[in-house]
Amino acid sequence: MKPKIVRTIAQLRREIAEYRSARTAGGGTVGFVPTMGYLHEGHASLLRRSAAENGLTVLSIFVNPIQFGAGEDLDKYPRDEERDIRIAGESGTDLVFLPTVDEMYAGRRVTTVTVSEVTDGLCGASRPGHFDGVATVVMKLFNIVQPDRAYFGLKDAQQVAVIERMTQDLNVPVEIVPCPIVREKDGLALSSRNVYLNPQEREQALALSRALSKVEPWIAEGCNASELTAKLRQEIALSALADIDYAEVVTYPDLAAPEGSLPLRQMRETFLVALAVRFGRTRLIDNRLLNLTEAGADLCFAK
Ligand SMILES: Nc1ncnc2c1ncn2[C@@H]1O[C@H](COP(=O)(O)OP(=O)(O)OP(=O)(O)O)[C@@H](O)[C@H]1O
Ligand SMILES: CC(C)(CO)[C@@H](O)C(=O)[O-]
Ligand code: BAL
Repeated sequence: MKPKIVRTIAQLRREIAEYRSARTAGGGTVGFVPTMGYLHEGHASLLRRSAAENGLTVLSIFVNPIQFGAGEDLDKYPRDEERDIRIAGESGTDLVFLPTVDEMYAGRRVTTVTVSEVTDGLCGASRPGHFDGVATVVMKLFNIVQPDRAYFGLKDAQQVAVIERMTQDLNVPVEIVPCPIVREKDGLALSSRNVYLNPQEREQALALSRALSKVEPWIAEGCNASELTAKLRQEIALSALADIDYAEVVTYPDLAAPEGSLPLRQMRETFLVALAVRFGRTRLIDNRLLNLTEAGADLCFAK
């Protein structure tokens, strides 16, 4: 079904209030999927889940300028509104919120939401200010939509950790639902930015998922965090076009360095193995979440 297109905050509030006062199917809950558009099957999986779990599903499409750094790809970020609306409808979306930059940031803005600690490393270190931009726009969108549940992909695992901290710390009444990474058949994590890759870069971009697929055997062999990081780097470097931004192992969801140099398999922790790699001008991220906390289990990997 074709979703309703809404371009202003006032109209979105009216539509959602109308839905809430009618309280119809699905227990009357509102599910929310924030995106920057150019939708793919990863986004569609979040929308379908929201549609299955809520009476109303709201999708936002907004390329948020304040989360891009100088020299990043804000101006060339891919856009296709017509196709996005079609995919949104096929995935069970009821309302598509498509605000302009002016609608979101009219006038002077002197308030920024900053989440500390979990933003110190990984993409927070490589993209200074990025998570301030993400937390600020997501807080604004949460206040506009006031969803019961919000759906985020674990491809951006640090973003999930940041949003979870923000909602806990600021008592935002929303349930954050982390969703699994959707991949191409050959393993590449879906990302809107994959369209930037030329055929050689696309082929070599498999270095990320290939390296991550070896993490379980390396941990089973007894690697500690620094040995695992070195192996990841070696594996990725086999792809000549790969320029590694980071390859790291951190605890999840605190995103802290694992203590000591013990083999990871001896630590009852959940670990995030996270990669960011450039191919030409395209920066890709991917990760693996490993749950080694099961009591009595030797190794228990989260899928
Ligand atoms: N492959 C994927 N599997 C599951 N969720 C995904 C995937 N790719 C993106 N998402 C999720 O979709 C939401 C919107 O992300 P966004 O619009 O930035 O898409 P993207 O493909 O990650 O784009 P980019 O290339 O800019 O990183 C986020 O919660 C993100 O984690
Ligand atoms: C959450 C988000 C829509 C905020 O702009 C963005 O960071 C994204 O698409 O992951
Ligand atoms: N999915 C993360 C959005 C960004 O890279 O800015």
